[in-house]
Amino acid sequence: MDASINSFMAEVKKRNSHQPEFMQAVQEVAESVIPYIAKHKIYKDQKILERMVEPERLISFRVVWYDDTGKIHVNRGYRVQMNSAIGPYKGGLRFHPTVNASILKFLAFEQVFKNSLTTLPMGGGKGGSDFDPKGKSDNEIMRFCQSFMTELCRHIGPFTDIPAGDIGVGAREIGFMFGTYKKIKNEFTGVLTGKGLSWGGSKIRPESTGYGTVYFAQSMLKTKNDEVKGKTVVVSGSGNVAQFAAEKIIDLGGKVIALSDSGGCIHDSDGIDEKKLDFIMNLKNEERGRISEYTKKYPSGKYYKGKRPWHIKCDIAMPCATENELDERDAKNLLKNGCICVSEGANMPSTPGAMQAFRKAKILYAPGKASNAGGVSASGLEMTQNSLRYSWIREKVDDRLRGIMENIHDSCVKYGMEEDGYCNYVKGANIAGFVKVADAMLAQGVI
Ligand SMILES: NC(=O)C1=CN([C@@H]2O[C@H](COP(=O)(O)OP(=O)(O)OC[C@H]3O[C@@H](n4cnc5c(N)ncnc54)[C@H](O)[C@@H]3O)[C@@H](O)[C@H]2O)C=CC1
Ligand SMILES: O=C(O)CCC(=O)C(=O)O
Repeated sequence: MDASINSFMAEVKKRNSHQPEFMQAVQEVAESVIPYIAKHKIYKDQKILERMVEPERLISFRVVWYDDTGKIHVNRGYRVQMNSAIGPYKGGLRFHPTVNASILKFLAFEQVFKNSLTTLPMGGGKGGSDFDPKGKSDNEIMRFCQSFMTELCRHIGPFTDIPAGDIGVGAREIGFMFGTYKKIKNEFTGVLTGKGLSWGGSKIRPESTGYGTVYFAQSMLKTKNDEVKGKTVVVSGSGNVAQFAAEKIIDLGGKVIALSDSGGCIHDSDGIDEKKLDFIMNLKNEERGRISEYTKKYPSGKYYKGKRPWHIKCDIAMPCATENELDERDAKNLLKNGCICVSEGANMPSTPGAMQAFRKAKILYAPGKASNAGGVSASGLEMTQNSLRYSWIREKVDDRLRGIMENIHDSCVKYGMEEDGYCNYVKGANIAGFVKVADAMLAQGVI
């Protein structure tokens, strides 16, 4: 590997060696961006990348709440405000027991590049808590969200930092947090996105990450004169992103044959049609049940306890659950089974070994920071509508979303096309995302 990448990473490691996910995200960007910086000396002289890997601010705070039996619990809350060169900090909140500073710094770092790719004026941030929503009552979730926002509200605002959802944070949690912010600040502003439609939310925001990931796959397939119609698709996860990725695939004439959750995966070779997907949406969003329950309702489905779905033969794979959920062995399995396209709905779901395998095989492979950018794009459109005090119709938001995803695809091609005609979407996304932020940082001086 390039000596300058090694020496850059050695410096990053000195401060962050205990943060493996953050180191992994930085390494991937450094491998693409440092060779580009070598040809554009101003970025090197001004230490732009060195500045970008240090959060502008990392806030950590105590969150105390009562459970339904009156017992007190203590959790840790965070907000990583990574980069505000091109706009206020923007990025989701994650509630999951694995949340720590490393995970949130990796997500915030990815978000900077992703938000830049959207062309909308949004900086990058991410936050959350090690709180586990699994098995909690609505009242417990509400009390936690109220306590979390009581502190977070000091650090955010519609011109400063606008959080949204991520794993474990959906419409219910955004509602509880918005209510608390409004009460404390006595103002009704677009401080969060992913709001309900009757109180400032945007049409298509719930669908946008999943739909966008499929739109990106469509753009990639189009470069090979191919399409989603008739393709067999394996999706991991069964939360917000996975549900709407599956919905759009079905809508376009593809066949979804697998979904999963942290307990295991289901394989239905007959295909998961609209009706079966409705059952899953109700199971996950209302009943808050496990994906294993699918097989009781639909015996055509098989359940694989503790397994990820990458052993299942497919044309298109869409990892939509969580980071590092698809490793080198999984990637080789997918390739052996004839997979031609991987479009990531989750953030950093493929390990470095898996990414290497996809690139080596020269299949269509899109990293999450490009292919899952539809969610934050619709959030940006929600912010625009809030500023206008107006609400656009569904078709308008969906058209904008499609346009943004096509544009991101074209930016990746511009910076990622290699001499042999293979498009390295990882390199393309990293450089295209970097340039806009770097130029803004140059213009704003050494701060
Ligand atoms: N919600 C959004 O708008 C966006 C989400 N993302 C990313 O998409 C991914 C999924 O997020 P959402 O669907 O919003 O969350 P969610 O909470 O609605 O669903 C998460 C899904 O992942 C599964 N999961 C979680 N941990 C797992 C593990 N260790 N192993 C296997 N499965 C696991 C859960 O069972 C669930 O099905 C995350 O990587 C998130 O960062 C990316 C862009 C935007
Ligand atoms: O909608 C947003 O602000 C953030 C979405 C998000 O967290 C992500 O893109 O990973």
